[in-house]
Amino acid sequence: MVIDPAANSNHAAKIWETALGALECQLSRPNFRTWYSRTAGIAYEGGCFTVGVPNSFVAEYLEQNQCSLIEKTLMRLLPGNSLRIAFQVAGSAKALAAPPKAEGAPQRGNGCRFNPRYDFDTFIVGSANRLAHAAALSAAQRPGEGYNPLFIHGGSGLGKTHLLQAIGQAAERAGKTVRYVSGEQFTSEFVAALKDRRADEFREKYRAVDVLLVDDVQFIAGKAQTEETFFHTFNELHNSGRQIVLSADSPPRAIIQMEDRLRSRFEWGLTAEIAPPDEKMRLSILKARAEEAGAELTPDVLDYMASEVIRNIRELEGNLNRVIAYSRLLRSVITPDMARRALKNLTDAVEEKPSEPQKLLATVAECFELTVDDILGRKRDKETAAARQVAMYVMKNQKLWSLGEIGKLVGDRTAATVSHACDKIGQEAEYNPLLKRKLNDIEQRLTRE
Ligand SMILES: Nc1ncnc2c1ncn2[C@@H]1O[C@H](COP(=O)(O)OP(=O)(O)OP(=O)(O)O)[C@@H](O)[C@H]1O
Repeated sequence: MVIDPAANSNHAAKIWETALGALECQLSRPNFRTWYSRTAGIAYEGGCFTVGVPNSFVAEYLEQNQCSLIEKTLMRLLPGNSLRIAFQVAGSAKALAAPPKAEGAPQRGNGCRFNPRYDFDTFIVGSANRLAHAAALSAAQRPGEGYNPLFIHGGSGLGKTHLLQAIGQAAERAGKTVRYVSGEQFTSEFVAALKDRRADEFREKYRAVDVLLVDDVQFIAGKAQTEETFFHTFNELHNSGRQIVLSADSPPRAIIQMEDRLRSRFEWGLTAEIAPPDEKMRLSILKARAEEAGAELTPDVLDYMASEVIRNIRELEGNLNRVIAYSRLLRSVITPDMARRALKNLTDAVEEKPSEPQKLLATVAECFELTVDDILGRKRDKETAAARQVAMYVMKNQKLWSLGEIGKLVGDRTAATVSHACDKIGQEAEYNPLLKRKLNDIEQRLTRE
């Protein structure tokens, strides 16, 4: 059965929600968050699917870089052989509004809004996460009195953010002042504060909380000034008995770029790992999510889906969204066989994209705690000049642009300047481990993107 071609905007919104579930599984978290978090399905008419986006910058990026991925994803959900994608700036559209705040969850002092779904009562506990869950509950109920800091680590999509936000929401309900930030956000806020000469204000903001939650803290590793500020914030909060909860993709000891004094502090309290879910836990999560989505999936479909060895819960949820979408679009009860077909080729749509100059420059700038404007501008201090040269070197290694083109992209410099910069960085990387680490870091982040 095919869907009605005269689909209304409500229908487009639902289709897009489902497509987002599939897209989220195929993109890195920062990428997904940056480009898709405020998008909506606006219309699907005459073979054209219109996606609402918050501004023209996002429209341009998605159009140039993500169109074919979006098209492939939507093609699986819509009938017909061809599909056009249009982007419409709809900044004020209701559909693009940020998700509603959790009822009864005050937002005092919070860096990011909490996702109301990331609470303790929606968190499924199993052998993979029992210790982390128990420690998180204790930190939420008696902040600063038990394990401090609490350090939760584990692979991607295993529930670290969910637990951190659950602690934050519970602590806020108990009247505590909570601040939740990602390591990435902490870094960029700090860089902005330095630039605007608001460093004191920044420090105050972070030191005036009862509970500080830092997600993906590994992000600050290797950024000397940010680490320094975080070190002092940590000490001040810890000394005055305030609760600190950190998450990362690996245990403190394995975050080798992080300063020793921070790594050792991270181990002062309790380090709890979240492991990938076993089959029993996958089944519980699928059941809970299906019920939440109001979908009736038969036990054999759920059993089939749980039996697939999926190590990432985000991916598991994406699969479930996909199967639910199929059953809704086809208006039929889904069988294990149909679920198998619905999930087929999901990962084929992952596309390797070369790094565009803007993204590359932003990555380099971030690694040096600078802005893209600094790199493109005329500042000649040592740090900025080094960052500029590294940007040229990394661009050259991408083998996408000539030296002349690189010069133009990096603030209108000559090919000779680029050539000199590339030679210099290439040689220096041989004997300077710090520079080598930075180059590795940049490369890893570009690959992740
Ligand atoms: N134990 C769990 N019970 C229910 N849902 C879970 C559980 N663990 C993870 N999830 C869900 O899986 C998804 C991914 O979880 P989350 O974003 O917390 O992962 P993460 O470990 O922070 O990943 P990343 O390192 O990529 O940021 C979320 O939708 C979350 O609600």
